[in-house]
Amino acid sequence: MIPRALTIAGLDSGGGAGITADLKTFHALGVYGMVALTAVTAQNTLGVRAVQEIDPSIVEAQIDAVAEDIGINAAKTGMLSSSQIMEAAARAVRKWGFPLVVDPVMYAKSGDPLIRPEAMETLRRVIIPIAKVVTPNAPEASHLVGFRVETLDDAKRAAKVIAEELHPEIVIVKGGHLTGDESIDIVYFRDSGEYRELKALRIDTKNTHGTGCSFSAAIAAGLAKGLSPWDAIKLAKELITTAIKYSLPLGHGHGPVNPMAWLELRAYRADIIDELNKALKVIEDNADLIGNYIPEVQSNLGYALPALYARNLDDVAAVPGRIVKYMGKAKPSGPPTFGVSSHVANYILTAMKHGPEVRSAMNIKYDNRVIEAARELGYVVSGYDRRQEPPEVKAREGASIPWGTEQAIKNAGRVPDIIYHLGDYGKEPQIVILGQSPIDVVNKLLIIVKRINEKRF
Ligand SMILES: Cc1ncc(COP(=O)(O)OP(=O)(O)O)c(N)n1
Ligand SMILES: Cc1ncsc1CCOP(=O)(O)O
Repeated sequence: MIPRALTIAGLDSGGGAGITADLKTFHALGVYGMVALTAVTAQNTLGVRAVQEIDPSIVEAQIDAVAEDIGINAAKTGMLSSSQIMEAAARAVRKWGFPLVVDPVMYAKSGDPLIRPEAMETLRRVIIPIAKVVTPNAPEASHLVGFRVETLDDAKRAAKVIAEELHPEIVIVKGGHLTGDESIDIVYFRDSGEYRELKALRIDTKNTHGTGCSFSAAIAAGLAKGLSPWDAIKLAKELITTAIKYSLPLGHGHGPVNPMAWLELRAYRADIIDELNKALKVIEDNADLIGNYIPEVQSNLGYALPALYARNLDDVAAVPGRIVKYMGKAKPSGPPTFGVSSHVANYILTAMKHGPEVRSAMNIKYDNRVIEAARELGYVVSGYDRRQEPPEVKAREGASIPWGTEQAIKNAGRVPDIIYHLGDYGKEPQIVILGQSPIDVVNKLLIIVKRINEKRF
């Protein structure tokens, strides 16, 4: 059975919040998404310029249409700007009886209102009472309870008041607007009177547009998949933390969160392992040729996640135990794995700061013929001198390669195809071939090696 969820919410023309955030979230969690549009907003990351509400009868008709034909396992509400739209949505929810998550949207991140003042009471009286889960942030909770929600204790008190006065089954007062190193959400279960906390490290970013939309959509998706409310809430917290960590620096205001990160990270990681395996197969097919270029320290071939996701060594896959020289032939020691390279991974991560498309590299033995052939073939070759490395860089673990890579990039005026150094006391000279993918790197290596061999005869 394909899980199906509905969002009853507004359109953000900027694509960061509202139904586009919800549909991305549903999809990222493997749930088929449907829409009952409540309003069109002319909006970007800076604010809301205009709002056109949808006729309430059309809101109700949209819900009826999908419920009758496709079926709704769970739904969420977002922007419900008028009492009439709320009444229409509530009628349809009661008629079809699906579990409902209510994000009590009041203001956009920019501070612009998304609800008519006179509809606040309808939100309290008509919408929140039919919610299985309601997800106010601290300012929204303050509006609902009539006192300021600024601390965790306030959040606890507000959650209980909302549950007892307005009767949703579960209240989550979100901690995003509170202070502290952690973002702590308070979850209150009306029937048992139980409190639980959801914690995540606070991420320092202004790009949080659509946070509440994606969080509530993720809970609805979890419910649609048949998870218990608590499991759906925990999943939503994980998804939104990832979506904020990899949020998008777009626009001049609050950029959008990235719910697709949940899916993309998994897809890219699988793709990177596939691409490395293909390139390692080419190395094995040319093991004799490449064996001559494996250095004392052995070789590695690395491939990083795309720039948005490549933050540290764990985001680069390479060969555990490196590519060794065995009986004169190049031989990968193990299957490509994330987080096993430091040297090659550092070349890649530093190069990506200057050329985000350069995501792969392989180190080989220093051989002057490689440098000459590469230059003849038109590759950009740039070197650095390890003996010039400042003592404070030398003293810092893992700082030498980023420093050297920066020098080589500066010398070339761009990210080169080849970086080399001639070594230092106790340090073997090295050549590193860079490229957009592992196949690109291995092809460059083979073209160079074949050129050297041609010249010999
Ligand atoms: C059409 C529409 N719906 C909802 C919102 C609210 O989103 P945002 O401004 O990012 O606030 P949170 O979702 O994070 O609470 C909106 N701006 N537009
Ligand atoms: C030791 C060394 N120094 C430069 S490249 C290299 C080999 C590959 O190292 P890693 O497996 O950490 O990428």
